[in-house]
Amino acid sequence: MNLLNAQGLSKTFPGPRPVKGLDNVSISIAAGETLGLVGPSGSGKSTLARVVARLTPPDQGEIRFAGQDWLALKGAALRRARAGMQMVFQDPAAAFHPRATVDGAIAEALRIHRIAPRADWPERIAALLEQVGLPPDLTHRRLTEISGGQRQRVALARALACAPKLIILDEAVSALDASVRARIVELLVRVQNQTGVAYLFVSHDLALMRQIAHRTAVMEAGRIIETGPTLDLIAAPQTELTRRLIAAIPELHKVP
Ligand SMILES: Nc1ncnc2c1ncn2[C@@H]1O[C@H](COP(=O)(O)OP(=O)(O)OP(=O)(O)O)[C@@H](O)[C@H]1O
Repeated sequence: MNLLNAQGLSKTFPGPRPVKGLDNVSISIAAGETLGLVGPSGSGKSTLARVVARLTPPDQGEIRFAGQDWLALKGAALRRARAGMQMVFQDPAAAFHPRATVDGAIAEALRIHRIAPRADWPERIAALLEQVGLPPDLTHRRLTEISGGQRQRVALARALACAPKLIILDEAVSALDASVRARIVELLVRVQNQTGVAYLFVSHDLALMRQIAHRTAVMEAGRIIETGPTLDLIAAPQTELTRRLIAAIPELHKVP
């Protein structure tokens, strides 16, 4: 059984010229699997990520997550289930108070989701920082005083604090330098191997999907136009858009 099954999701943003952000989209993610979501700007990747995370309500569609009717959950049942699905954004600092500290950001997740008694938090936080490769001397630093790559490690530690089954990463490594990005992607793969967490990994960069995504779905104008195992998709693209995304991967076109 899949960890996540989303069927027929649609979302139109109203306005003088309504935009179909999502048009009858279905995805599934198995436990421990990474589904990549790739596509040009405005194709609906973030909308799909936000609908799956229940940050934006869909107009139509169903989502089953961990055996539950995810869109129907309310109150305490929703709060409990939310711990199981975490989200990491492009700029995690934006979501926090400017003076928020590394340990404060992680403690907040422990408190909201009632993960552990307060007395155990320092030990939990230390273990989480170690898991994401951050030195203990960063514990009390402000998020604004550490690097972008370190902030993304903190965001991952905060997500992992909840022992999630699924983490949605929306352009989570896009703002980082290539070398930092590569190390964060390595970390994500290592964490997945250790914990069995699944990822919905959103990026406009198909090259990254080769490193992390077991399967990739290609979006265009609110629809998924192609989906398959990432390496198959790159070896035998079925659509013009996928061919264009492949053409944009420089290392595939190097002259030997
Ligand atoms: N809150 C909103 N109100 C109105 N229109 C929106 C809203 N959010 C998204 N849209 C529109 O829906 C479409 C899909 O946007 P979305 O942000 O999901 O695309 P994306 O693929 O994530 O793009 P990007 O890579 O630029 O983030 C776009 O046309 C966008 O302008």
